Amino acid sequence: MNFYKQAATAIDHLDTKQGSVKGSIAAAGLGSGANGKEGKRVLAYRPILQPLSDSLKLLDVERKIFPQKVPTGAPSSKNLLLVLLHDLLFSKDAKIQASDKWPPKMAVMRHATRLKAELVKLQIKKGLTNKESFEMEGGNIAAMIPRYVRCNSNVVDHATLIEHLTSGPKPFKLVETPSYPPEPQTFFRDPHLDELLVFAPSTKFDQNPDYVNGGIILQDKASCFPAKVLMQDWDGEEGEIIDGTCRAAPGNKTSFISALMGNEGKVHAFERSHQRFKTLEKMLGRASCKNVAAKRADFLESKPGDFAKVTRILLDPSCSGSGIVNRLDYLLEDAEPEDDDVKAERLDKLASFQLQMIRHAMKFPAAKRIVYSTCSVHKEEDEEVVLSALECPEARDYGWKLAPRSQVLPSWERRGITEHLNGDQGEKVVGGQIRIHSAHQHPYWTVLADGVIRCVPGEDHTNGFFVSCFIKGDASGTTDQKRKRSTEEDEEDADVLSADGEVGAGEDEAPEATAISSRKQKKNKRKKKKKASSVTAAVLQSTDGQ
Ligand SMILES: C[S@@+](CC[C@H](N)C(=O)[O-])C[C@H]1O[C@@H](n2cnc3c(N)ncnc32)[C@H](O)[C@@H]1O
Repeated sequence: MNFYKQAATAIDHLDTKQGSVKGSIAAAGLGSGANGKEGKRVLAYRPILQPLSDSLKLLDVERKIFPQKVPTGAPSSKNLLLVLLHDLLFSKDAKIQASDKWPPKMAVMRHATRLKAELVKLQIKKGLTNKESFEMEGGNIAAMIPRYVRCNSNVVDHATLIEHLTSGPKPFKLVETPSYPPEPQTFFRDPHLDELLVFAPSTKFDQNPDYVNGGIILQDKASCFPAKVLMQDWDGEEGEIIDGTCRAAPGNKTSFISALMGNEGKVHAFERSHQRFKTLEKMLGRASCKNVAAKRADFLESKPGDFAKVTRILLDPSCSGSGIVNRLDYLLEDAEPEDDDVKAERLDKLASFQLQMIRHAMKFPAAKRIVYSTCSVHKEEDEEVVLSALECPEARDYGWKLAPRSQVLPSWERRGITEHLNGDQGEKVVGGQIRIHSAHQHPYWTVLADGVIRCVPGEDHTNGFFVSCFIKGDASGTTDQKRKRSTEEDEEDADVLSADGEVGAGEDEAPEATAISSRKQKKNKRKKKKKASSVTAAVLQSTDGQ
């Protein structure tokens, strides 16, 4: 009885916007244990329970038990009814856990048969296979995001993990063709990331031995991208890594980097928050990361000269988190949009901090690859930060440019938004090294946009996410030895690519660069040989001090 009142109070709290979902549940005294989870489940089903209650006019028919005006401190009738309906229709035992003589329970039970029949009708109408699928209704995008399992090669190899998953008392079935959302008890290999396996959204792993021993890491697909892009073509001899903002819990990007390095070499993991750092070592231990040196330190206060061997840096700094789809967010009724000025100011502050982090990373002497990512969908924190970074003094002084698509998970179709990158569409000095004229939308911006990744919740089976990569010199990860071996080939490519500055557009729109004209003769000879994919690199090369 008490639980129902508390759960209803939590929803009242939420409806009057007195706090977040978590805060409201805590404020109603539900805690974070089983009762807290129950409270959340009620919320998740509200989009279906509310119309059901309305269609049977329950509040009206039972107005004596569920009056419109309730005594101070009591939960609203509307939400008390909702939590009772939840337990009757969606709880494991399909029962209201209260005395049969409790009037609210008696009132609901008077309509139980009709309620159950209405629910079945609705289920058939919507073509749903089971009642639980209602949770995915009502725009509940988060509930549609598959459960992604990253195989942590620090603990278990891929083949062994698949063998474990497909055997045992409750085996999963490995299906060859991806289909979203995956069917319960099945999984498939992720089409973009070798390390990922894709399961039905509600699949539980908390008792799975591979999860318990750290072989399975539950990590959203998009959040695997930054480490993957950072470590492209890593050969183990190149140098060391910095994760500038690693966060103790979950710290998944850090442990993915560690695994992609074969648990060898060195990752310097920075986390400035005392609280988060405390659990960092525990988390790294669980993921068996032997090559991570954790530091409770502010990355912005690190001295680049002290990290002479660091060649790659991951920056996943604090952001608005606007891409994270909280399965409960949409339950807030009539949520008022944030005031435009307040939002602009907040994003402005975040963007300045994010830019500061990138500028600092650009100063590391041996760095040649910086991956910048956010779980935000706001252009202010994504493309616009990238543009500002390309225009900052550090980019100019050290020669940083944006990596082309070929180095940033090329198989991922959704790229950046060109309009967010073309600024005032006028003359631009990018990296201080070249002047770009763009009376119209110049292909340059399109190519920049193509170099970054976006993920859109509800469309890409992930949370909202953004990934970009800055490179300097030969940032492909090739070592000096490798580079020597391929020098001739690279030089030839570079000549051709530099000369291809017009990117398929009219020459009038090509970036001005004196070096380009001297190479045009070579270009004309070789142009036919080049594939369309050289376009990206061509423009980027042309921004690099030609
Ligand atoms: C978005 S989270 C990083 C998530 C992490 N990459 C992961 O995969 O779990 C950002 C983290 O950066 C930390 N942070 C923010 N500014 C920092 C700084 N200047 N130096 C080190 N850590 C910082 C925050 O405390 C926060 O834990």
